[in-house]
Parts: sequence; C-alpha cells; structure tokens
Amino acid sequence: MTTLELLPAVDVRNGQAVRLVHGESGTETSYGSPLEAALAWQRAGAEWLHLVDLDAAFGTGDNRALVAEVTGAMDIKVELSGGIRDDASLAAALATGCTRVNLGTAALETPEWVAKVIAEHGDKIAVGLDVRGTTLRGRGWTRDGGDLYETLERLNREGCARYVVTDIAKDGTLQGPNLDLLRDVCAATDRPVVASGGVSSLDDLRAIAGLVPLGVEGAIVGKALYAKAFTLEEALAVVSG
Ligand SMILES: O=C(O)c1ccccc1N[C@@H]1O[C@H](COP(=O)(O)O)[C@@H](O)[C@H]1O
Repeated sequence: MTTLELLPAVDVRNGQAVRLVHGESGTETSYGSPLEAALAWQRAGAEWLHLVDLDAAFGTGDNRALVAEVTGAMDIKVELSGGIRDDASLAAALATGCTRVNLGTAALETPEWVAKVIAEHGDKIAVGLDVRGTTLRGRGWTRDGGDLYETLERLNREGCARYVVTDIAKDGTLQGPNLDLLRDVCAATDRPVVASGGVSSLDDLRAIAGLVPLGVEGAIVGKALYAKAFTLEEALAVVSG
C-alpha cells in the first residue's frame, strides 16, 4: 500500500477549536485552544495540519490573527482554509507561512480570480470541492454553487494543482467516507485528491488508502480524533506503508 497523507483538522470558531455536524453553524462542539490542539497533533507525529477559519468561511468575522499564530507555531505543513476569496485575504493567508491554501467559495463565485491565482501560485493553491450530492456549496456551505463535474472540468483546464473533496452529508457525522464520490472525482481529474468528511475508524482510513492508486493523496480527519475513536499515532501507523 502506498502512503496516504493524514491531515488532522483544527477548525476555529470564536477563537475555539470546534467540530461541526454537516458544517452547520450552531452545531459546534468545542475542544478548547486551537494552538493546543494543533501542537498535540504535531507532537503525535502529524506531517500536515488542516486549519480552517470557520468564522471567515461563514462571514461571521474572522480568526485571522489566531490562525496566523497557530501556523507560525507549527514545524509541520499547514493547509489553510476559510474566507480566502480575494487578493488581500490570499496575501494574508500566504504570509502566515502556510504550505498551501484551500479556496472554496471563490472557485464558485469569482472563477476569473481563481484562474489568475492558480496561474500565479501553482501548487500553493488547492480548491475545496464541498458537495451535497454533486452540487457544490459555498459561503459556509449555505449556498449552491453549481455542478461538481462542470467546475472540476474548468479547474482542470485552468491548471488547479489539487482538490480537497468534502461530502457535506458525511462531515462531522462519523458515518464513514463517501468512497464512491472519491472514486468519481479521481476518474474526472488527474490531479491529487484529498478526502474529507466522515472518517470514523481505522478501517475507514484503510478504505481511503485503498484509493491511493486512483489519485487520493490524503485524508482529513477531524471528529474521530477529537472523539478519540482512535489516536493519531494509530492512524499514522495504518496509512504508512
Ligand atoms: O470545515 C468545515 O467544517 C466547514 C464548514 C462550513 C464551511 C466551511 C468549512 N470548511 C472549509 O472552509 C473552506 C471554504 O471557505 P471559503 O468558502 O473559501 O470561505 C473549505 O476548505 C471548507 O472545506
């Protein structure tokens, strides 16, 4: 088995590390300090951190200074998401020293800008394809944003380096990943895919790792780690191989 990258998630709302269910505002469970959570994943051996400013994604403010502090404290790679939608927010995100950013809403609402920043920044830009069924969702997953496969075709043409694919129906539910969706997206692109949403067990990680030959490069793990369904050390042992 080829190694699957694991990206433990730290989602920040109102200065706290939280997990949501289906990405719905108001369903937060709080897990304390984002910096402590991120440092704990780093100590446990993570090579990546998936860091999300949920307030910026929802349009309820931002946690920009905190997110920059967390990113600056990491010795590991950081994928930064949430509210990166224009030149100013992109510059602020890249200035944190993160390894790459993940654009969601912008890819749906300002495609010309996204094509421009893909051309300028290459693999520092990933696009988050957050879907219900095959309909993309933006603005904190509250608004429809078009068809997954039409958008994917456009982004492929524009040279997008990587996709982070989230099944919203699975996110935060511990119900297992949508493997069919991941297979379908891999069939529609030759770019690496990061899987997000639903991981509940080490067997789920084994199943995602089975898709590495198809193009799945990594998996974001959130709720399962916070709920202690398994440890990050156990997860890393399962996927490295
Ligand atoms: O990660 C979540 O739980 C989440 C929930 C609701 C909205 C967004 C969420 N996360 C990530 O935020 C970015 C999108 O932000 P934007 O649309 O670019 O402002 C994307 O990576 C989502 O996966």
